[in-house]
Amino acid sequence: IKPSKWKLPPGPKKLPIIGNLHQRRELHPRNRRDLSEKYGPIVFLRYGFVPVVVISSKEAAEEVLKIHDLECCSRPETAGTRAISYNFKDIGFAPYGEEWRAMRKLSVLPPGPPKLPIIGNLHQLQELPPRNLSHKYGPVMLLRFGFVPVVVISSKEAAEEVLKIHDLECCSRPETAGTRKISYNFKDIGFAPYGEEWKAMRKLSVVELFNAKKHQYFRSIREEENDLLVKTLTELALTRSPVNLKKTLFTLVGSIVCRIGFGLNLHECEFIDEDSISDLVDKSEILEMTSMFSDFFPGGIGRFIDWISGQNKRFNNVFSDLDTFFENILNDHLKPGIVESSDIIDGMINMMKKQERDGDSFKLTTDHLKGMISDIFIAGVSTSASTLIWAITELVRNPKVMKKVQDEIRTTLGDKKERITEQDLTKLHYFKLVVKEIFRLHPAVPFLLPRETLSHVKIQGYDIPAKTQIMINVYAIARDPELWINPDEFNPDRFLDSSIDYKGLNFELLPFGSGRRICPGMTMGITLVELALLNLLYFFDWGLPEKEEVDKIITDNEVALGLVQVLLH
Ligand code: HEM
Repeated sequence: IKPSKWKLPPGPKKLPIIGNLHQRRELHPRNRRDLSEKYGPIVFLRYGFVPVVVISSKEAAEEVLKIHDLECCSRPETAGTRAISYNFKDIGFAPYGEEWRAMRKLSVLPPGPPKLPIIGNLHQLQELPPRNLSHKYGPVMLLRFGFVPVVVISSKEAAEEVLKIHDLECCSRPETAGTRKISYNFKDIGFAPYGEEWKAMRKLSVVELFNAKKHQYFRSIREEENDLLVKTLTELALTRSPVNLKKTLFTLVGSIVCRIGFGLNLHECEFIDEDSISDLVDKSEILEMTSMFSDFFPGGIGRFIDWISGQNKRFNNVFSDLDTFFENILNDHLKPGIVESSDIIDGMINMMKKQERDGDSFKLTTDHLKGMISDIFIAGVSTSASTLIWAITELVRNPKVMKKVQDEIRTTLGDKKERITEQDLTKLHYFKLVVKEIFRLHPAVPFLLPRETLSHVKIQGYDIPAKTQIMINVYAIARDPELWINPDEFNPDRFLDSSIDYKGLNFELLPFGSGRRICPGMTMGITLVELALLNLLYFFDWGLPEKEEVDKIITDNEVALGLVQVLLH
């Protein structure tokens, strides 16, 4: 009801009851210019029973937003905004009033470097790894890559808040073009968003692969492959030939992971030779790490730039080699004749057949099978192999520690052993501290896998909105001078009287992550690293080829590769 003296703004004719609802298409924001051209800078509409005023001039905007700001600063209620604001208990959709004021006062976004228009902090991507910017902006730092808000966490306390206290709100994963490809449309474990499908896949992996019984069952595979490694290295040592550590260790770990995960023996395989493993892992890392424009600029523009710049084509070429490898593994399992379930892929195929019969709600598809193969290969091989390369690198760089650990090993195990078994691992103490120190100084995944918030959450008093990416800089935390004495020094003795462990309960040391998304292959990874390292240290003495310096072999940022001389002990 309007008082008769009121002067309402002009606007299109209104029908009884519905008002201007039938004109919504014409009133779409894109067409509102026509509207103001026809009716002036202040147009009056009515949607059903709701009066709406559209403002389209600088002067009128000033009156609303400045002169009459207080009278005009509430928000309308709709069913949609009620739902997403949890009954208007938020800042964006709450009506003006004490509650809104209190919420707004509470809302503090984390600090971060200044953001350029549109690209945000994309130009600083290089400065991000592993710990540069947080020195300046603190342990909870906000960046923006294009349209994507990213929070970088670099303190033990903030990591605990994300991974333990608010684990549920922070346990999804962001989507990128690269992870979409290698996860077969997020039908995997590592890159799938949080939800029923991820839960089903993760449970399946534990039942079929990552449980204590299966771990024990696969022990002979791990020991046999290590025996082969010792044999190969012995031949090289006898002729005093240098070893390509990267190729050797990627082949070792690749052979074990492929045998355990897919029943695939790389030494006899028809479709791949064992030397190609490290190339394939490099390719998967390109897909995981390279960013596409469409990751930061959603919609057509990003996809168009990816296409025009040739980025799409390059991406697809890299992916095609991996896909062929995974496809071959799958085809091997689909060949008729396999009845018994022996590895996880066989287990999944049997489950698929059962689901066809029973009509279960969660249906496994070929993409789930490939997603699982991709995860096991990508997550399993490079993590353990690069940890091993770092272990030898640090020990060669620190001869005193090398001597101390080899003395322990050789004294404890005696010097007449023909082969090392996993039982030998249980007898060593200092050796385990060396492994712990390697996990501290060289976490294989320095920022963990990125997480994404499912809802608004407060971390260290800062507001982190829903759908924000969270990166936990476990590299920086494990070298935080507040927590560690001489943090950059390789010194396993620091753990002599310490109860700190790396299995996800101590937030200063998180090489496997923590919470719901913690690495499910942790036990397997630790055993892979420990058994191989024990073999390398028991049977061989290590040094650099003549004229090489260790620091030259270690490239700028954290990739230890290279040729290392082995001498038979
Ligand atoms: C030294 C060896 C390893 C290290 C350091 C390592 C580290 C990690 C880290 C940091 C994450 C991310 C955790 C998070 O986001 O909070 C992860 C996830 C994962 N890892 Fe490992 N990993 C290792 C070995 C393995 C192995 C051997 C496998 C399997 C064969 C494996 C399978 C996975 C999978 C499937 C995920 C995704 C979990 C999820 O998102 O739910 N990892 N790993």
